[in-house]
Amino acid sequence: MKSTEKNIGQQFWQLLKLTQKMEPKILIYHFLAAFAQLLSPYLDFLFLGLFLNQLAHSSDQIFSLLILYLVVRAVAMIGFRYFSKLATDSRTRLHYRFDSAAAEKMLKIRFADLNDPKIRQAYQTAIDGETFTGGIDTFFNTGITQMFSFIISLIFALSTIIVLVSQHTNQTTALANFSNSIWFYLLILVLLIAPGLTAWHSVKRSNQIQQDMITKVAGNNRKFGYFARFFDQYQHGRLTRLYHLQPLLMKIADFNLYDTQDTFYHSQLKMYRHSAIPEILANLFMGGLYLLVGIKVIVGAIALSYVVTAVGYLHQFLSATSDLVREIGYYINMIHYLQYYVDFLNMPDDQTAGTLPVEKRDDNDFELQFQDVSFKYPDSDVWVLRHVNLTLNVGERLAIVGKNGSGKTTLIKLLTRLFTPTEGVITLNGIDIQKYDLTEYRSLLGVVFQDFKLFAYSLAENISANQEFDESRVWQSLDIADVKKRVYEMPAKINTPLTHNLDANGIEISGGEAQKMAIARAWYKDAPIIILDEPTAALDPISEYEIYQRFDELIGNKTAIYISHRMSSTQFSQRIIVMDQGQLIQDGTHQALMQQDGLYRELFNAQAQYYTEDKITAERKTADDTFAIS
Ligand SMILES: Nc1ncnc2c1ncn2[C@@H]1O[C@H](COP(=O)(O)OP(=O)(O)OP(=O)(O)O)[C@@H](O)[C@H]1O
Repeated sequence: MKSTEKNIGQQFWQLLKLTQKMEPKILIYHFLAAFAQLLSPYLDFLFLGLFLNQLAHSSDQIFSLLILYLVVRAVAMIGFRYFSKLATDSRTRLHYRFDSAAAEKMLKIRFADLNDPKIRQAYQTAIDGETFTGGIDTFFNTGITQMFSFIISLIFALSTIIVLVSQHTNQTTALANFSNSIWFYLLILVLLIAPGLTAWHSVKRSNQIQQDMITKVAGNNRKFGYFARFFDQYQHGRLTRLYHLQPLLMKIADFNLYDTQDTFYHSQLKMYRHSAIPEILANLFMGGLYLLVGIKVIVGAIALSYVVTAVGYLHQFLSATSDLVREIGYYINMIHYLQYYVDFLNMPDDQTAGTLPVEKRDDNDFELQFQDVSFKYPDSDVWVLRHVNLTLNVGERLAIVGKNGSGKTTLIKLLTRLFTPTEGVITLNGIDIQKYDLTEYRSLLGVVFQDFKLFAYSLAENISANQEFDESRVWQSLDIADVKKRVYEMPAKINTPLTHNLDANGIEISGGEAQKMAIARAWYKDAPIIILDEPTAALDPISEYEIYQRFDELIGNKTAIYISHRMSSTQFSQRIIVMDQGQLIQDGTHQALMQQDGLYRELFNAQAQYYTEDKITAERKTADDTFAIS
């Protein structure tokens, strides 16, 4: 359900649930802070009543009462400072969590949706909505705090009413009878509720006046903007001079200016008038409450000293009500805008897909199968893969070759669940891969894509993709990727930060070295299925050959998929598949495919002639010029 389809109560509830999840004590801290803040005036009213009582009867305990008052007041003040600090800290944490949750959500959004303008718009609206309303921080600091002040003052007001209701008089005068009657209490209730209602009416009217004013002023601004753009443009200079347009233009400008001022003046006047009426009424209602409490004193139901306390409590309630009512429109707006953020966080993502655990197997017996898989990219009508049937046997070395755009990378994107097949299924040990828990499923795959990225963190963090790492495994991975010696020479070895982006001591590495690090990262993951999608483009053929050879020696019973335009990689593969225009057109060993009159032999022979000594040296020289660090 979108934010606009939910009522304000549902939106408020959802927002509270989310904030409670992120910062469980935030509400209680704000309640205690609001309570401690309100306690001071309430203590004043209470103790003033007690002092008057003392003065009216015996004043022997007045000194101890004074001490008690000072102590309790000090405790309330300390409590207020303490809880305010806790509330402020929790707001700061919540604000941070809101920001990071949005970023985290963006990271979890299904890869296939990442480029969708609707998703980007939802993210932008969520962020704008947060900023526009002053954010979740302001929501708690003003909205929730004011709501709690209202609730607390309501509780105190109710306690006063309970006292008034419970204190009857035995007198039988007309006034005494009235003070004991239901009408008396109903009148109190009306006098307590009425100011809120009149204030609400006035707020609605004021908002309307403001809206009308904005609409009218916007029209004038548009006309004035046209005038401003007109008179200062060179090409209009001749026209205004030859036709003596200055007086006309100035008249239009003056009219707009005066009209705008007039609109402001009258709107302000109307708003004052509308806010003055409820203020006058509030004072009248307050006077009425004083009178009713006074009647209770006159008829002897309550002590004179209690008047101060009762009137003080009721007065606090009335001002908390009008404060809340005045701002309620703003808070409703705030909840509405924050709902865009909640909606964004509730969007379906990677993590909501698939729940089945992946069986842990020491023998790495994981069989992957493409069953009649066809695929079109979202918002595209072109079939990129067509009826692909392929079984990846356990422990197999498989090379995928084919011309540019034949669908090799797309095949891997489907295998890694970055996209879902449009038709057909991919299975892992007989079960559709979409049904598995995504994190568990992806832990089976160590992938290096062509457009791999390294980050401006330490080398070890880049390799382990974690802040904690196994040092010896990092070194082993660097060795496999043929970059151990280079890292050994670095100032902080595996703790050396990459680039100067975040650290002045960071180092820059070549494109070829970066590719080797990305390969080391895939090795470190220790996944049972390793996929290298042309990770060696920036490497010279000899380095590429050495890396593949080491991989081949150490890979054991893991399954490996190599995609490379250099046909040399196919020598390490027991099986080669050839793709053309999204279809799997050949499948077999190097020898078998070389005997066929097909694309494989054509590609292989076309490349063989380039692999002369001279070409290899030239390639080595240009290999290091691309960088892939962000
Ligand atoms: N995100 C995308 N949206 C739409 N079409 C895409 C997208 N990515 C790739 N394609 C198209 O899908 C087809 C197959 O691309 P793919 O990257 O799988 O080919 P490839 O065989 O890996 O090519 P190369 O050897 O150049 O890396 C190409 O025609 C490409 O333009």
